[in-house]
Amino acid sequence: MSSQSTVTRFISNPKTVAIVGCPFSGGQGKPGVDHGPIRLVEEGLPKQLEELGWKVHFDGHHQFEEISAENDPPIGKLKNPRCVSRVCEAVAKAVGDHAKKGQLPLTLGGDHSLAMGTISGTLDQYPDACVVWVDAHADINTPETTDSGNIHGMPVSFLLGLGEKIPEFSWIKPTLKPSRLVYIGLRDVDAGEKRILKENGIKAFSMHEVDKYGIGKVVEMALDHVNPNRDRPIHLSFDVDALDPTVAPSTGTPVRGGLTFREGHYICEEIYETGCLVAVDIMEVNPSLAEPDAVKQTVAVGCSLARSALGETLL
Ligand SMILES: NC(=[NH2+])NCCC[C@H](N)C(=O)O
Ligand SMILES: [Mn+2]
Ligand SMILES: [Mn+2]
Repeated sequence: MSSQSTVTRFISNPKTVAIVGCPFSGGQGKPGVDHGPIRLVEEGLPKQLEELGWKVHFDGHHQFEEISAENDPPIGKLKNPRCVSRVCEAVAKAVGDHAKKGQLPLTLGGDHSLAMGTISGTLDQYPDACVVWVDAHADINTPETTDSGNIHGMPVSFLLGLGEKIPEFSWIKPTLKPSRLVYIGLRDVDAGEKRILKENGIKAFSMHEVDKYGIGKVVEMALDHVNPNRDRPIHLSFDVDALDPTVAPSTGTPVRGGLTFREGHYICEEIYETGCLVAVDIMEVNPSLAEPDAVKQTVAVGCSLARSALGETLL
């Protein structure tokens, strides 16, 4: 099937991808992840997407400097809470506005706390959307269960409305239902997170299931769970640390035993093929954490994941 022939059910013609560049690192402690989106764009991602037949809307990266400069003491364990909240609120608005116009927002992170914003924006336009979260981590800690206090380990709990309510985050409508969420690639899940996944009956395919069934079957089972008739909008949130560190080394919280290059791309290709994709996040590319060649490799992989999700085929 050629890249142009898949009908994108929810995206208007001419099909337009809106790149939402989010140079933001406040959801975790390592500097550099705010340079991820800049490197992905410099690598030529906008042009690559044009070559796939998309109209590309990109008018520069978001400027979060002003928000990030503010004094922001912890709330309980949460680090940079006001700053993360305000940035994510702005991102929710940007993603929601693009979605409203029938465009497909492609958000480039930045750390994964941004998904509070991207998924809020998607759910605003598509209340029945489901989320495929590809990650080594579940990012579902609550203010009570978090050890690190890093909000990039918590966005999913905020979207589901779990845990203590923090007034600073009251703009989030916790409308994501546990049954509309599925994980692929997990292998570093905190004890408290395991409990939350169980208690809420959240479907997760860890690397164990990828080994056991193969990626083809896992993606099929994941989609059968959240989107049995393949008629619901899909938000794909891809943390590059889902990939093995040999594939995507330059990221803040690498965990060995991850997805191969092909397994990661296969997930993106299959989701594109459903015709239901409405939004994509490519998160946690941090160009400061490896040798130049390994950084280049990670940035290139971020771009190729995005291309696969937007219809690039092997033949
Ligand atoms: N988006 C990520 N890379 N998250 C890593 C989270 C790690 C750990 N579970 C935490 O809560 O801090
Ligand atoms: Mn992760
Ligand atoms: Mn993550």
